[in-house]
Parts: sequence; structure tokens; C-alpha cells
Amino acid sequence: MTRVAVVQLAYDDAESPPDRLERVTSLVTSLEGHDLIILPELWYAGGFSYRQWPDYAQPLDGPVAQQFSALAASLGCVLHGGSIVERGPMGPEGKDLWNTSLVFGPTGSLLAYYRKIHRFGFAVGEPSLMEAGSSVVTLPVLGAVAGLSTCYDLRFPELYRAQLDAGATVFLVPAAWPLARVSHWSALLRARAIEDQCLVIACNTAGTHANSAMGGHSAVISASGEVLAEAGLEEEVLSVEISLDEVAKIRSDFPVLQDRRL
Ligand SMILES: O=C(O)CCC(=O)C(=O)O
Repeated sequence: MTRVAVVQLAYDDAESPPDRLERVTSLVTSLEGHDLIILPELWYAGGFSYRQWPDYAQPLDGPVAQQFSALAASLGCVLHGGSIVERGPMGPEGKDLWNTSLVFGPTGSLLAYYRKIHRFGFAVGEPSLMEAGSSVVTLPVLGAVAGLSTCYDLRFPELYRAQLDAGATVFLVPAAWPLARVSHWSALLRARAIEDQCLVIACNTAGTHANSAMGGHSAVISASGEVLAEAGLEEEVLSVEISLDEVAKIRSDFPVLQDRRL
């Protein structure tokens, strides 16, 4: 069995990113004994705090990454640090900011990073400030194959089919998904689990920042669509035992994926 911690953070505008980093570091330190820990999207710079993104942008080996690499090594776990506002290479639209998820391994090395492909905000926010990633990312994790995506990506099932075709058995999804559409979040998480027969481990944000109430309801969902654990609206850590091997059995008992027609 694999012990997973889904760290649904709540924060508001009164908490500065450096203070938040300190608070989150001690919270994650208290989660010793978990094999996999996941945090939400953009929790450091603020999911909807567009105006301060450039101030808190950092490279792939910046302060948050360094802290999380050290945390993963000291806990000896796989640590999905949620996403950061990455100041990285200049993209095709002439911007150098990306919404980038980071996954560290038990020795502290960066196992993978994923630049969010579908930018949320229509004319403002991500599309105006950030570049769009273009790579589908999967990686071996604890004997499974994890596919990485972020928040709004959930609305685009073809990304998950691409991860499935790359061998994914579990989807890791950090988010800052608003309360106003949280019913979509919960439905889409289950849909992705059911249609791709993959475990879904999804970590949303709670609290209200930048005038945006976040929806919480982080969840762990089996590859047959059963909700194994679900958070409420407040800050909360879901601590769940899951069987990553069960995915193969679910797929062989109900072999629907074999009937795909491409
Ligand atoms: O799709 C939605 O309703 C919310 C998406 C979102 O908030 C995000 O991608 O940051």
C-alpha cells in the first residue's frame, strides 16, 4: 500500500509568500511516513494573485524548489510541490513566465517538471502573463506511472488520453479551482478517473485570496471512479492508503480501454 498526503492549503492576502513558505515547510515536515505528498497549484505566489506573480517568479532551482528538494530528501518521499510561477526560458509569445509543477524524489532530486499547457483566465491572468507548455509529462513513481497536469487542464480530456497512451496509471493534479465552479472540478476528476481507468490524486486550494473564494474538495479517486477521500472547504490534509497495483486489476476486470477506436 502507498500512503498519500494531499495538502489542501488555505491562505489569504494577509499572508506573504515567504511567511507561507515557512508555514508550509513545517506542515509538510509533520507528514513523515507518507510515500507521496502533493500540494496545490501556485500556492506560493497565489493562485489568482496575478499582480504579484512577476515579483515571486523564480527559476526551477529557486527558493521554493530548494526548500522542497531538501524536504523530500529529509522525509524520504516523493514530493509533488504543486506549481510555481517559473521564470524560465523565453517562449514563443515573448514571455518568460510559466506555471510549472515540480516533483522531487526521495533523494531530493527533481524527478520531473510540467509546464501547464492550458492557460486559464481568457484575456487576463495566465494567457496574458505566461507562456503555455507543450509537453505531455509522465514519470515513474512508486511503481506506477504518474501523469502531470494542472487545474484548468482538467477540462481537456485529450491531455489525459495522451498521458494514458504514455503509460499513465495515476493522474496528479494540483489546482487553484474556484468555489464558483467546484461542482465541475468534482465531476471532471471522477470523469478522468472513470474514462481513463486511472487513479486521480487531486489537490485544490482553500480560503479566499485576490477576491477569489477557492473550492477545496481535494480528492483521491480510484481507477473505477470511487471517491476514496474528499476534503471540505477548509485547510485540511487528506491522509489516504491506496493500492497503485489495483489499476491493472480494474482494467482487466472491465477492459473498456481495449474497445477504443482511434
Ligand atoms: O476551469 C476552471 O473553472 C478553473 C480553472 C482555474 O482556476 C485554473 O486553471 O487556475
